[in-house]
Amino acid sequence: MAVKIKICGVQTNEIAEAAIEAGADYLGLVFFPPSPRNLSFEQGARLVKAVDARIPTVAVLVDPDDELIDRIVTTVNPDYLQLHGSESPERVAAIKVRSELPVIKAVPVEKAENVDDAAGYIEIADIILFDAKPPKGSKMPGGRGERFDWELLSEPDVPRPFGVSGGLDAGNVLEAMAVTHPDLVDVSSGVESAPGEKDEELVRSFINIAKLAEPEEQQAAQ
Ligand SMILES: O=C(O)c1ccccc1N[C@@H]1O[C@H](COP(=O)(O)O)[C@@H](O)[C@H]1O
Repeated sequence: MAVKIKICGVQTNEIAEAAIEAGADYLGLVFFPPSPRNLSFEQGARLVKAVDARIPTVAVLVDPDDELIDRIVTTVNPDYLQLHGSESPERVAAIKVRSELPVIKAVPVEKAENVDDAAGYIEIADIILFDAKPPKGSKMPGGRGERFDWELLSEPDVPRPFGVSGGLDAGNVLEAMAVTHPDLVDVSSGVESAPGEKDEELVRSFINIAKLAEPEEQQAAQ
């Protein structure tokens, strides 16, 4: 099975259309005010309507409270939630029940023990997303264009399904896939011309190149 491709931080219909046409599998919409990719609920709802269920949309949230979960579900109506904060396994489980949506849980990675942190989410999250751990004090938990040591995911016991994100771009995605054998690759900054400015050509070339991966460079689990 091919590795899935998620284009994150989509803000316009043009970028959504370019990503869908090139063969993206998920579109990420960010609802986190400090991000240059932040959307209002109304903008998110309009994008989800325009995508019209052609591919799943993912609402990216950081430590959301129940009120935010309810607003996202009722006004934006995404297909997935991505939890990119410090949500505990218990909180992820509660959010899944409340939203009735599948969940992608981001796990920040800097060293080997961080990969083990994913164990607590295996039974709860639908996809684990390993992303580069932000430096202490950073107000951006993701979307920073920073990568981590992919060798940390080269062990066969990494919980599946899992995705890789953090500093991916068209120039390094094949190497990331060859080292980690992921189920999903996820990109934001690497397909932008400036923070928050997605570039149609960069989106297309990231997707085209990721699709070139040989089956043995893709995930081992079928
Ligand atoms: O993209 C954002 O602005 C963002 C904000 C808050 C949490 C997560 C965010 N994005 C996620 O982070 C990964 C890595 O981003 P990058 O490619 O290194 O820029 C991205 O794929 C999103 O899932």
